[in-house]
Amino acid sequence: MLEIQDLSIRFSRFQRGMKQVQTEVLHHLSLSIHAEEIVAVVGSSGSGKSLLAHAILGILPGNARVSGHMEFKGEALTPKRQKQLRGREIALIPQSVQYLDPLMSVGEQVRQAVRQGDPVEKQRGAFRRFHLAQQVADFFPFQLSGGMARKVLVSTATVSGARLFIADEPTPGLDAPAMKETLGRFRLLAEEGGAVMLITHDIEAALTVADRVAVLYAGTVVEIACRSDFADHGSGLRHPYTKALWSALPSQHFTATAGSQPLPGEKLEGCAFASRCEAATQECRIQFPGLRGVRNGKTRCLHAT
Ligand SMILES: Nc1ncnc2c1ncn2[C@@H]1O[C@H](COP(=O)(O)OP(=O)(O)OP(=O)(O)O)[C@@H](O)[C@H]1O
Ligand code: NI
Repeated sequence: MLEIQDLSIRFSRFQRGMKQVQTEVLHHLSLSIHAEEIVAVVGSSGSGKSLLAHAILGILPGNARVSGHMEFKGEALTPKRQKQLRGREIALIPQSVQYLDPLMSVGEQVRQAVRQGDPVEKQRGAFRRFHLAQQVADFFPFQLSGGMARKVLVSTATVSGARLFIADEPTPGLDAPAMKETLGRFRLLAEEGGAVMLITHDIEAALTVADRVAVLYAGTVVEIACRSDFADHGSGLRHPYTKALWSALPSQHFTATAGSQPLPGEKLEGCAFASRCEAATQECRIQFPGLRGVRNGKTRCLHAT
């Protein structure tokens, strides 16, 4: 359904003296999502998850320079096509509730997203599923709690009849039943032939529904793993960063890794994780590892087996 190859994003800005500088925030990112599949995209804050979502939808700010190739349903995803498909075949569940129109009732916003069938019925159905009282339909965004707003955003996307859903952190602020309902809804959308990109910090929640997990580090994919690779304390994982991310979780003994992710624009040679990696060799500090197939997944690590 969606095929991304070597996606890079640079931001240009002017420094003192009108010197234009470029900061690369995503580089050589490749990822695909098939119909009937949920792919979780995980990575720490600033790794480029939201920019990836915005690049797919074609809603990056004007000073972003994009290179690489994207295809949706086998055809190039050009800016023109992105505009046509946005909100129709490709739906975004945005990270920020500021994407709601402040001047329109939330019921109206959900109804406007409906392309097929009865908008009123669909909006009511969505509200029922998420245990939102029907009166909430007449509320304006400022009257919503954080959790309610998030439910409205998910409702808006799920009534749209889209084929590809890009959910950017859809679960923070949701109580356990609403989180379960949201993730369950994604599973249903996938079963109905849709494809879901689930961007999240919460790997454990993601693993309850995701088929595959793409791990982002410093603006690129360092591993694409299957759900089963995380079992047995992550014995099937390939990249040292994924292993570190996984073992830092409470359920996996909280083993933290020292250091932090490099910031965009920090000049790096070799593997971006090398300075924090116990297995790093001289080679890792020089050579940027390509994304290669290891077992039934992919990784950017010279030493992974
Ligand atoms: N408009 C912009 N101009 C310059 N840099 C930007 C811009 N937008 C984002 N960035 C930078 O790109 C990097 C990736 O940002 P992004 O929002 O994609 O991170 P993220 O993985 O979604 O983080 P979070 O988990 O906090 O949502 C960050 O370092 C950010 O500072
Ligand atoms: Ni984000």
